[in-house]
Amino acid sequence: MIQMKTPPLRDAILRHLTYSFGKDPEHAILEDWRMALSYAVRDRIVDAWFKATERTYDTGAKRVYYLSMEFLIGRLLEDGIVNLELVDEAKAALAEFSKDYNEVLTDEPDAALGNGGLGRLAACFLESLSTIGCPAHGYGIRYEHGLFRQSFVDGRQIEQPELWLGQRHAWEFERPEVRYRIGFGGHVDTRGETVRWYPSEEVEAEAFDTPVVGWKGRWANTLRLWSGRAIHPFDLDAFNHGDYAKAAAPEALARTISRVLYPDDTTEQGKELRLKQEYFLTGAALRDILRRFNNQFGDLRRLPEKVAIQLNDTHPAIAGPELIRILHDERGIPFDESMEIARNTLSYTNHTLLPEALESWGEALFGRLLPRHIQIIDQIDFTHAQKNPTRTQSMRSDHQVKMGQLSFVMAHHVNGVSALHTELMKTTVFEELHHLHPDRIVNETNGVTPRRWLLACNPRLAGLITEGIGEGWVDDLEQLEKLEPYIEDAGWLERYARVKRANKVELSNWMGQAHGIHVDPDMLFDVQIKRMHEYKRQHLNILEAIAHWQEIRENPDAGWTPRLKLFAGKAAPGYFFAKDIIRLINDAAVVINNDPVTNKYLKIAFLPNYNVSLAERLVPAADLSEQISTAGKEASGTGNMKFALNGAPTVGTLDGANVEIREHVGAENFFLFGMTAEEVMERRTVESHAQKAIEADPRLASALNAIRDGRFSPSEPTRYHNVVGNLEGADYFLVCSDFTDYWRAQREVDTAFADPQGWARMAAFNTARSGWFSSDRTIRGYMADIWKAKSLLDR
Ligand SMILES: CCc1ccc([C@H](C)CC(=O)N[C@@H]2O[C@H](CO)[C@@H](O)[C@H](O)[C@H]2O)cc1
Repeated sequence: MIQMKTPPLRDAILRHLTYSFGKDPEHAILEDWRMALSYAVRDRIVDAWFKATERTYDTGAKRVYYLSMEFLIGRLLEDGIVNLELVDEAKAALAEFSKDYNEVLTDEPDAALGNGGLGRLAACFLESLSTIGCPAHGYGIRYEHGLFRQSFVDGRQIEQPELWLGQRHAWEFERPEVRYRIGFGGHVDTRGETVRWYPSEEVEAEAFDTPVVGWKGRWANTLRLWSGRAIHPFDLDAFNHGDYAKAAAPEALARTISRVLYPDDTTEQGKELRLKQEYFLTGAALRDILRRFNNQFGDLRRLPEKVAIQLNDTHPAIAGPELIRILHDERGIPFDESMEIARNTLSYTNHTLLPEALESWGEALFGRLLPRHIQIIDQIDFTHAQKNPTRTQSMRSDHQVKMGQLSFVMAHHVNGVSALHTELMKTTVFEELHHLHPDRIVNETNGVTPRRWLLACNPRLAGLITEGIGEGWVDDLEQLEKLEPYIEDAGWLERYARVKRANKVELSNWMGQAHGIHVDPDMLFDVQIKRMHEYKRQHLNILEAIAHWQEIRENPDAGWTPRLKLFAGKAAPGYFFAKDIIRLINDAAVVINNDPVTNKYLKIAFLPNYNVSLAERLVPAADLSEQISTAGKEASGTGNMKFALNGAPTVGTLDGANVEIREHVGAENFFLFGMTAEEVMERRTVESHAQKAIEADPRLASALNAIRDGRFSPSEPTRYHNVVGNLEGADYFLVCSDFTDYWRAQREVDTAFADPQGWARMAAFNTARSGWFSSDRTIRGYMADIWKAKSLLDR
C-alpha cells in the first residue's frame, strides 16, 4: 500500500480548498470550508480504511454484514474529527482563517436515512464495529430523500421533503464499477430439477461507499448504500418523437426505488414499493457478499465459517429465500443443504412486539413481485414443519407471508434488544418457535456509542471525566465507575453541576436565537425526545403538565420547582392521533407559557424537526429523562441510555432497558413509577379501567376536562374530543391508570431537584454507572454469542 506523509491539517484544508474546490480563502463560502475540512479529515480516514481492508484480506478473517433499511447517521464531520482526535488542530486551523469551528460543523446536513431507534442503533453499531476492529460492512439504501423535515403551522406538524443531497456530500465514494441487476415480477420456469426465474422488470443497484472510522482512527469499515439506476436510462426514440417525459421515464422509474425513506416506524403499510426496496437492498447486498466470498474462499459450503449476516428486524428478511435461490437455483446445491448453509449464515434481531409493526405481506403482491421466492418460502415452511411435526403456526397463513416467522426459522440465532423484551419475545410473538428451538433466542441489550453521545456532544463533561480518570473510558466505558470516589468530593460535584448548567445556558441561548424560545437555564429541564407514538405516551406527559399548571394556578406560592417541559419528535404522516398529540402540546404551550401566574414555574416547548443533531444539543443539557412508555411496549429505548450517561436521571416505567438502567445506576438514582408489564396485562382485563382511574384522581379528571372543554383550543373547542374520548374510553396504553403514580414521581423529582447537591449526586451516579450501555459492549456480545467474529485490533 502506498505510504504518503500526512500533512498538517491546516495545509490539507488549504490544499483541498484550492485544488478540490477551486477557491482561495477570500472567496470561499462556508460550505467550501466545510468541504475542505471534510476532505482533509477524510484523507486520514481513507488511510485507516485501506489498512483495515488489506488486513482483513491478509488474515482471511470472518466478516460481519449488517443489513438494514435504515442508518440514521446524522452528521459525519465532527465524528471524524473526534475519532481522529483532531478537535484542537481543526479549531486552530479554522481560527487562522477566522472561521468558527461550530459554524462550519453545523453547515453539514444530517444524513437522516432512518426513522428512529432501529436506524440510529445501526449507526452506533457500525462505529463500534470499527472501534473494536471487527471486519464489517453495513448495507443499506442511499435514499435521495431521508426522513421528512418537520415544521409547525398553527401547532400542526407539516412534512416537507428532506434534501440532504441538495448540498455537496463529502463522505461518499461512488462505485460505478459495482452494479448489480435486481429483478422483479415475471415468471418461474421449472424443468425437472432446474428452476429458473425470469423477472419481467430489472433495475440496477449502484454502490456508494462511506468509510466508518473508529476511535483513534485505528480501523475503518465500509457502509455501502445502494442507489437505483436504469439499465437503459434514456429512451432516445421517444425523445426523437418529442415525448420527453417518456424519454426520461426509465431513469425516473429506476430512481424511484431509492428515492425516499418510508417514514413509518411502527406500522407496516404493505406498500409494493416498500417490498421492492427491501428486495433491492437484500438482493444487491447478497450478490456483493457472495462475489467477495467467492474471490477469497470459493467453496460456498464454508459460507457460515467466513460470513455472518445480521438482519436488522424483518425488513431484509427476504435474505433467507434469496440466499437459498442463489445456492440452489443458480449454484445447484440441494435445497435442504442450501437452507442449512443459509440458516447458519443468517441471524435476526427483533426490535418490536407491536402487532402492527410485524411485517406480513399479502401473498398476491408477494407472489407477483417475487414469484420464485414465495415458492421457496413454502418449501422452507414445509421442510421446517417436517422436522417439527408439532408445529401449528406457519409463515404462510390467512393469505399473508409472515416475515417474523420466516426470519426466525431462517436464522441460527434470534435476539431481542433488552432483557425484558427478549423474555417477552419468548412468551408472546415467538412462543411456539421458542418452544421448538429453545436455544435460538438470546438477548443483546442495546447500547450507544460514547464517542458521539458523550465525548463529542458533551465536551465539558468529557473533559471533567478525562481529567479525573484519564481517557481510557472512551473505548472502555465501564471505566466510568472510577468516578464514584469523586462523587463524594463536594468540590468535584460542584464542578459536575457547573458543567450541566453551562450546557443548559448554551441550549437556552440556542433556543432563543434559533426559535425565539426564551427560558431560564435554572429551571429543571425535563426532556422527552423520541418518535411520537401512543405507547411512548407523550400524552401522559402533557396531561401531567396541564394538571401541574392547574395546581400552580390554585396555589402559586406553594414553592414550586421551576420546570421546563421540552418535547421533540416526528409523527408518521398518516398517524393522525400522534399528530393530534403534537398539536395539543403546542396549543397547551401557548396558554401555559403566557400565563403570568404560572410561567415562571412551568414552561412548555416543542422543538421542530427532531433529528440526530438536535438530540446532540438536547441530551447534554437535560436534567430529567422521560422514559414513560406502557410497560412491555418499548423494546429497549436508546435515548434513555444517552440521558443517563450525560447525567440526566430517569423518570420511567419498568419497560425495555429502563429495567437494566435502574439496576446499574441504583434504584435510589431512578424515579420509578407505574405498572409492570404483568400488571399492565392484568389492568387491561379490568372493565372501564380508565373511568375508574379518572374517578379516583380529581387532578386527572380536571386536566381531561380542560382539554375537552377547549381550554387550549378556544377557536375550536371540540378539537381534542377524539383524544379525550380515547383516554376516557379504551385507553389501550393505560395513560389514566398510570397517571396518579406518575404525578407522585414527578413531585418527588421536584423535591429532589430542589436540593442541588443531592441532585448532582444522583446525576453523577447515573454517569458513573451507565458505562455498560456502550454499544461497544453490545457489539462484543453479538461477536461472541452470535457472529463468532474476532477483532483484528490487538488490545
Ligand atoms: C415496517 C415499518 C417499521 C419500521 C421500523 C420499525 C422499527 C422496528 C421501529 C423501531 O425503531 N424500533 C425501536 O428499535 C430500537 C432499537 O432496538 C429500540 O430501542 C426501541 O425500543 C424500538 O421501538 C418497525 C416497523
